[in-house]
Amino acid sequence: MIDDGILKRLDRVQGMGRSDDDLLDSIKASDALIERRLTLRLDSGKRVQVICWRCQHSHLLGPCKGGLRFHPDVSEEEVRSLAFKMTLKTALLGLPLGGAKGGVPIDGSALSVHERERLCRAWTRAFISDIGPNKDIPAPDVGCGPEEMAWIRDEYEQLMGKSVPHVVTGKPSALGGLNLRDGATARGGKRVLDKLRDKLGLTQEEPTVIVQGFGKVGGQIASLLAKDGYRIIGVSDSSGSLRKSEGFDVDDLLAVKEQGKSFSGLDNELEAEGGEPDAILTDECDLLVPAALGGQIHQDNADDIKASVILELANDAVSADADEVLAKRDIRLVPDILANAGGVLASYHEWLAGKAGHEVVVETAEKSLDDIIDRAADRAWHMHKRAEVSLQTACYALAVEHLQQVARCRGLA
Ligand SMILES: NC(=O)c1ccc[n+]([C@@H]2O[C@H](COP(=O)([O-])OP(=O)(O)OC[C@H]3O[C@@H](n4cnc5c(N)ncnc54)[C@H](O)[C@@H]3O)[C@@H](O)[C@H]2O)c1
Repeated sequence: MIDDGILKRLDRVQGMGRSDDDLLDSIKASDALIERRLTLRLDSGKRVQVICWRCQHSHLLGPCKGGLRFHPDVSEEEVRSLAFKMTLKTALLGLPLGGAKGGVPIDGSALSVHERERLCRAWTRAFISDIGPNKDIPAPDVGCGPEEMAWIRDEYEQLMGKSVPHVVTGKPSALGGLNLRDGATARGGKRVLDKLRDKLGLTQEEPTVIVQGFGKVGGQIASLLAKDGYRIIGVSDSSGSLRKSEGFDVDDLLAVKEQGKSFSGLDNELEAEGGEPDAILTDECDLLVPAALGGQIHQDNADDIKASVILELANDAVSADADEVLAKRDIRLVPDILANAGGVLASYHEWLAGKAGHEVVVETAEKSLDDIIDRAADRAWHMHKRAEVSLQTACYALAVEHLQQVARCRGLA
């Protein structure tokens, strides 16, 4: 089952009285949850067994699309919920793709490059009959990147005996991947902020920002915001947090990450105040950007959040109990299905180019991403005001309406 938080949010949509109850019930279930056991041979020669999942939430809009997460805590329920979220995201954007997600409960960062390659090839062999360019197209997520996608594509093509570049997205650019200059997810998040900045009340000359998680998405959004005059006063990774009221030079933080270092113990080097990873979440700031994992803002800390706006780049960073508290406290939440939609938009363009057999044109993809995000942000804001619901409920309602319309056209509702 998908998690209670998503069910609560669907109840809010139901409460608006605009959607068909049968359809709402039917989308709560996934089309398929596939469980496979992989055997990974470690460099030491030892073999370990891992149970992993791929959830294909819905084929209603088109082939399923979604990331592959390598993280020790990933669970079947989380995979289901994230796949569901992806369907909402593609529906909100109006893309001809459904939602999927894969999870491998393993710490990718603890594996050698050879072990990661063997894991990806084993994963592809295990899921060979489930994935495909018109069926289910994986992409990177936490603990996974372009290299992993390259190995999956290579193994898939060897097994199928033909070239299928669009079986995955998020590949290295040499293999037809679309690498947007600023990173697609961060670009999309920044675009939403640009579109809604005044409406969200981010009118300070130099809004202060805290970024939780400094991986692919967190590093890129910090960089984009700093270039546009925001002041990054707090950052964290899984090892620790750093505060600096006068603001960080984001290039220094990115350089630290490029060297493979963690933030813990870097307070002197970066002339900052160090702390535990979660310490900065409740600090004073204008904008809080969770870009780590789900469930970071919950019932127990929602009352202490001091930001006035939250840009939810990590999926499910804010729990359903917490978003009620935040709404009561007038803290604006730009929900994940809008805030981090840039990633799937770039994936869509990479997939389309592979399907058509031509190179992906970065400028065209960027323009399309910006236009689609602008439109979704406008529609969500309009619904939020007109229906007097939170921006999050507005996004969910728009997504459900689109799914409903497609289901009717197909004779399924
Ligand atoms: N990569 C994408 O394009 C994309 C697209 C949509 C959504 N997302 C979501 O964005 C989030 C980040 O993804 P990513 O690709 O940057 O992952 P990543 O693996 O590159 O980075 C994750 C970061 O979070 C940090 N982290 C983990 N636990 C933490 C904690 N308790 N406190 C502080 N930091 C912590 C890690 O140290 C790392 O810096 C995820 O929730 C992912 O689902 C990513």
